[in-house]
Amino acid sequence: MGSGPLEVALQVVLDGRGLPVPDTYDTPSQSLQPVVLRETVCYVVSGVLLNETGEVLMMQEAKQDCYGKWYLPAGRMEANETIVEALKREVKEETGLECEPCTVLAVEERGPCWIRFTFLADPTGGVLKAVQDGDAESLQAKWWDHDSPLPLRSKDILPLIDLALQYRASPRHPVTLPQEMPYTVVSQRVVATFVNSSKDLWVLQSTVGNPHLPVTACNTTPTELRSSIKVAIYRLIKQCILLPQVQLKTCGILGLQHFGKDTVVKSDGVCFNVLSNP
Ligand SMILES: CC(C)=CCC/C(C)=C/COP(=O)(O)OP(=O)(O)O
Ligand SMILES: [Mg+2]
Repeated sequence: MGSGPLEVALQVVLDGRGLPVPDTYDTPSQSLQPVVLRETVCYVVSGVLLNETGEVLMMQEAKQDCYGKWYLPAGRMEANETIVEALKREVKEETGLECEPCTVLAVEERGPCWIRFTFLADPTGGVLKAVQDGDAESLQAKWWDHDSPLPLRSKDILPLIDLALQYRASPRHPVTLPQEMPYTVVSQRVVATFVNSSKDLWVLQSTVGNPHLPVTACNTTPTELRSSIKVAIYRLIKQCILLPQVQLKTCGILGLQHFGKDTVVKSDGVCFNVLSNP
């Protein structure tokens, strides 16, 4: 790989690191307003903590609508905190334990209005929340063998627990942790790769301004806030690749950038570095 700016940027992204927001987005959207946490976007963090015997840390809900049900420690991010700070706060509030994130395991999204970041994390201290310490955050916490019967708030955490157990047994991707860089919208930097008939690897670049990896931003119209964030990628690809038969699929997240603490510019946005190929 050469050492031009595009090659350097590609290496940074492939290493799971972050790149600053581009001067312009490659699919400027007509209504590109900064997103605002808890108003136009809701980010949720959840943690899968495993102990030395492979049990999963669970909390018992104190909320009225799911009272007594068990769930992973999880919660909505608050203003002016990073994603990792939110993870540590929610795990502490709901289980009593301190933790250190190992890697992002999954990012689930129902559009920019609801994005959940799930981490594999290690317990690093604190005292497991006992029944007598129950409060509005949770009734108690315990280690669960993820096999014996347990009334769950929702089964949507079971695939996340499986991902954690798989990763702990045999990591299938490099450690991926949020890079603290301010973004004002929910965007995706696309690493779109193609192999031609001579087996050369091509990477899509944008020539809007200096050559760079294309970055597409989600609209902030009510409809698009609830549409999958992938809509922004499809829009970009449709604009760039005039061959309708070429369909790109997203293959995974190489990294993500968010800061959320920028006092000068509202920076509740996130940028995902996404690998795509036909
Ligand atoms: C299918 C289901 C059940 C989805 C739940 C989504 C979720 C984890 C919301 C935030 O957690 P929270 O409700 O625990 O928020 P907080 O901890 O901030 O009260
Ligand atoms: Mg919670």
